[in-house]
Amino acid sequence: MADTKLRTAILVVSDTASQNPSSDRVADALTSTFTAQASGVWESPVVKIVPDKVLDIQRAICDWADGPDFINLILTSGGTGFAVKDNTPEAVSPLIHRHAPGLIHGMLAASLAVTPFAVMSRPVAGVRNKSLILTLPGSPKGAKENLEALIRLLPHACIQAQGANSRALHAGGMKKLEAEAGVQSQPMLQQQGHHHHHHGHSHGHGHGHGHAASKPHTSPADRPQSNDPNAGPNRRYRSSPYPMLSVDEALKLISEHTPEPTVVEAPVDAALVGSVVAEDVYAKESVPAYRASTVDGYAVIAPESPGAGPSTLGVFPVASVTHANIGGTLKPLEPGTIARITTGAPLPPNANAVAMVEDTVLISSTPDGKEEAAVEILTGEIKPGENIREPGSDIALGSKILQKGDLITSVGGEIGLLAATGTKTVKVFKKPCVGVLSTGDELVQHDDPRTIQGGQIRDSNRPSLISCLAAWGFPTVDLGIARDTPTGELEQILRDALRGVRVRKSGSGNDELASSIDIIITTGGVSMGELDLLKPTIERSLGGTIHFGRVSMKPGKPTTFATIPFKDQERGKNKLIFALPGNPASALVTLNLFVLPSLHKLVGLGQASGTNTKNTHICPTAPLAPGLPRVSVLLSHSIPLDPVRTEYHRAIVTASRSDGRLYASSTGLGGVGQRSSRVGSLASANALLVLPPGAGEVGKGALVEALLMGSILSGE
Ligand SMILES: Nc1nc2c(c(=O)[nH]1)N[C@H]1C(S)=C(S)[C@@H](COP(=O)(O)OP(=O)(O)OC[C@H]3O[C@@H](n4cnc5c(N)ncnc54)[C@H](O)[C@@H]3O)O[C@H]1N2
Ligand code: MOO
Ligand SMILES: [Mg+2]
Repeated sequence: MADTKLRTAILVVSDTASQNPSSDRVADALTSTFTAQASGVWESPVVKIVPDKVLDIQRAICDWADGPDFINLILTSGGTGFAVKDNTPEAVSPLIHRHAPGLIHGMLAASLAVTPFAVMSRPVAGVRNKSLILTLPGSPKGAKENLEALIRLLPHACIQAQGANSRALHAGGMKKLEAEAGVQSQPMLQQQGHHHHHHGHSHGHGHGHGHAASKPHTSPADRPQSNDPNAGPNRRYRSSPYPMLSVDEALKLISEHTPEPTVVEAPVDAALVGSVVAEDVYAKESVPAYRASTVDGYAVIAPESPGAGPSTLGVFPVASVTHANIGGTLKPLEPGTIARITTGAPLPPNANAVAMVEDTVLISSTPDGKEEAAVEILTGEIKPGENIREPGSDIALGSKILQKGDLITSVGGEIGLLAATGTKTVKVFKKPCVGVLSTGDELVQHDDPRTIQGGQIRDSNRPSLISCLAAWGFPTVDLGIARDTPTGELEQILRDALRGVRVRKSGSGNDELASSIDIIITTGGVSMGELDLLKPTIERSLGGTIHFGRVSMKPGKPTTFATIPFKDQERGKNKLIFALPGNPASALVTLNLFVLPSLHKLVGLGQASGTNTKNTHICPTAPLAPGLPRVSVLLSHSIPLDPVRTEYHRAIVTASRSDGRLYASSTGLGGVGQRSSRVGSLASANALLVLPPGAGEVGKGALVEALLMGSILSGE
C-alpha cells in the first residue's frame, strides 16, 4: 500500500447548514480532532453538507462507500435525535452490511459521562463494503466528544473493515499507524477466531457478511457476499441493502445506461411502424408526376385573364377521354375543344383547367350513342389552374419528406409518403429486441390444460408483457419460465439469452432463437424472499451492475435495473436487464414506467433535430420525449393517498363531450382495488394517475397528473 493514510469523510446532515454552509461548525470541530491525532494516520476529511433527507444522506454515503474514491471512515453529524425530521439512523441503517453495536456503546458511554441526555441519541455504526460508518450527534461539542471517545480505536477498526489490504498494512504501514494511534497491533482476525488469512474481498467468507450491496461503481470482485439462498438464515437479508430511489432518479439512471440507438436499413412495410427515421429522406419521385385533374369533368383551355382568350362558356366538341390510369402519350387539346377527364387523370397538353361535370350539360352524343359528342359548359369563370394539381405540388421531387427523428406512426402518413415517392428502403434506428422471462416455481403456463393445485399460479406476466411490447411495435422473444430452485437454471437462461443461443421455453417445449436480444425483462424474484434470486444472479453470476434495486413507488417498489457487460460482437454494447416485481399489476406498471422510456431511447425517439422543415404548414416541433405522454386530468371522485410512496393509480381517462375536459376514474378502490397482485386493476385502464405521497386523500375535482398508456375515448 503506497499511501498508508486513512481517508475520512464528514457528512453534515442539516437543513440549515445545507442552505447556509458557513453556519456549519461541526466540520471544523471534527477536522481538528483528526489533526490532533498522530500525523500520518488520517487524511484531511472530505466534507459534504446535505439536508435532513433520507435519499440525500444515502446517496452521499453510497458514493463514498461504493464509489471509486473509497473512503475508510464516514462520519455523519446530525439527525440522530427524536425530532420528526431526525432520520439519519433510518437513512444509514439499511446501508450497513455489518453492524457494530460496540462502537455505539462506546459513543453512548462517553456521552453519558457528560450528559444524561445522551440516552436521547440514536446512533448507528457499522461497515458498508469496506467503509466504517458512524453517526454522530449534530452539536459540534457532542460530535467531537463522541469522535474523541473512539478515535484511538478507529484506525484499527478501519483497517479491519478494509480487509483487502490488511496483510499489506501489517507488513508495512499498519504497525506504524496503530502505534501512532496508540493502539497495540493485534492479529485481530485470529483474535476474533476468524481466518487469519484474509482475502482481498469478502467473497467466500461466511462470517457475518449477511448483506449484499448495491454497488454501482465497483467491480464484481469487490462485491461482498450477496443474499445466498443456499446459506442459512443468518446469511439472508433482513433489510434491503439497496437504497430507495425516487422514480425520477431511477429514470435518470435508466436513461444514462441505455445505449445510443443503432441504424439499420429497413424495407418500407408495416413492420416499419414504431421505428424512428435515422436520416433525412428526400423524395425520389414527385407527386403527382404529371398535371392531374382533381375532379371528374372536362379539361379546358381557360383564358389567362377574362377576355384574354375565348371564354369557357358555351358548347364545345368533346375531343377525347382521359382516365386516371391512362397509358401512352396524350393528344394535345385543340383550341375550341374539350376533353372528358376523370379525377386524378393527366390533363392533355394545352389544357390548363377542368370544368366540373356538374357545371355542364350534354348537348349531343356520337352516332353509336356510346360517347359524348358535344357538351355545354355553363360557367365562364373557370381560371387557369382550377381543379388541377401541378406536377410535384403534393410532394416536390427532391424535397425532404421525412427527417431524422420522425416517428413512423400507425396513422399512416409517414408510410404513405415513403410509398408515394417509390422509396424502397429507409434508414431507421434498430428496434430493440426484448426477451421476456417469468421466474418462480409456482408458475404454470397460462394455457396448461391441467387444473392448478396447491400454490400454483398461472403465468400471466409473460402473456401480458409480451402483448404490450408487441403492441408498442417491438420484437419479442419468449424466454419461458425459470424455476427458482437454486440450480443455476435462471443463470443459464439469462446467459443463453444474452449470448443469443437457442432458448428453451419451459412450458411450451419450443425453442426460439434469441440471437439479438438487447433487453431482458424478468418478472418475480426481486424482493426479500430467500428464493428471490434475480439480484444475486445478476451481480454474482453474470457480473452485472445493479444500478438500482428499490424505488419509492406503489406498485413496483423492488423494481431493479442492471446492465450486463456482455459485448455484442457487432455493436460492443451492454445489455440491459429490467428485473420487474412478480406481482402482475406491478410488472405492467413498471413496464410502462421504466422499460418504455428505455425502449424509446433505443429506438431513437428524441433524436429529432428540433425543427420540422419538411412541411411549411407545420410549426417547429420539439424532439419527441421518451416514455408515456403526460396530461392533466380532473378526478371524478376522491382517491386515498399512500403516506410514503408515490402511487401510480390505474385509471380510466375519458374526454367529456360536454366540456371537452379529461376526467379520470379509478379502476378500483378500497383495500383490494389497486392491490399489486390484481392485474384487473389494469383492465380497461388507459392511464396511471401520479399521486404523490401524503396524508388523507385527493378530492373529487382535483387536477392530477396522468400518464397515458392507451388512447382516450369520449365519455358523457
Ligand atoms: N419482506 C418484504 N416482502 C416483500 C416486499 C418487501 O419490501 N419486503 N416487497 C413486496 C412487494 S412491494 C412486491 S411488488 C413483491 C415483489 O415480489 P418479487 O418480485 O420478489 O416476486 P415474487 O416473490 O416472485 O412474486 C410475487 C407475487 O407475484 C406472483 N407472480 C410472480 N410471477 C408471476 C407471473 N409471471 N404471473 C403471475 N403472477 C406472478 C407470485 O406468485 C407472488 O404471488 O414482494 C413483496 N414482498
Ligand atoms: O411495490 Mo409492490 O409492486 O407494491 O406490490
Ligand atoms: Mg419475492
